[in-house]
Amino acid sequence: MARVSPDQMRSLLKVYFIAGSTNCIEDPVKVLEDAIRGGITIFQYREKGEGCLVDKEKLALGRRLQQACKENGIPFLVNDDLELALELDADGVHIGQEDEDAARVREKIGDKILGVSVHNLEEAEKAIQSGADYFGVGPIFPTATKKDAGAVQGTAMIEELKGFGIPIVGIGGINAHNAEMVMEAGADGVSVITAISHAKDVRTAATQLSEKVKGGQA
Ligand SMILES: Nc1nc(C(F)(F)F)ncc1COP(=O)(O)OP(=O)(O)O
Ligand SMILES: [Mg+2]
Repeated sequence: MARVSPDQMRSLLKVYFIAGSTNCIEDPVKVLEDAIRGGITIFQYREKGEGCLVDKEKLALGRRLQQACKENGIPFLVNDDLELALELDADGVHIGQEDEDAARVREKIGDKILGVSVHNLEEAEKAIQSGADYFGVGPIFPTATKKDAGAVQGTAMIEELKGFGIPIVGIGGINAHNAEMVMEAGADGVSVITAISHAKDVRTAATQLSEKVKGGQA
């Protein structure tokens, strides 16, 4: 499998759903299947936070979520856990500044998708040198999901980083009401957790977000 091209990455990043067992009220696989029906374009398994699954249970849920993605042609990425990503033969990995070194991850995953969280120009330059396929930029708005999220950045950092020409997805407190601002700032997509996972109607929430991001196109 060759490296994803920047244009392919940009279209994949449009509606980026991220979830793990702690973000879902009902079965995470059902939530993911409804989100896929609603139009998400990529999924990241992020099993993290108080009460998260570990070891065999984490692997088992990862396999079930990956299967749902495979059946629907949606790329399946893993957050943080490189070993899990390799064991599942995931389509890629997302790592932050506190996780494994991006260059080492790139070496280990070959041509799989590599996403890196970046918060400033210096981190962005390092991520490019390490072979990142996209930047995760945020938190754009206040978020309750990530306890150790950095300072709320607004959309300014997106404007600053888009000059690198690397695909960018915004993350942090994004929902159907503020997603257009993120896209207008130059992001290629929006990444959400609770705006979809805690929705009364997950499929509709994903569809509403998708319509905002794709500018009302179906
Ligand atoms: N998981 C993420 N996914 C994205 C994505 F770009 F995919 F939207 N951006 C940012 C993060 C945050 O990644 P990180 O800084 O390592 O924190 P955590 O490991 O707690 O998620
Ligand atoms: Mg991380």
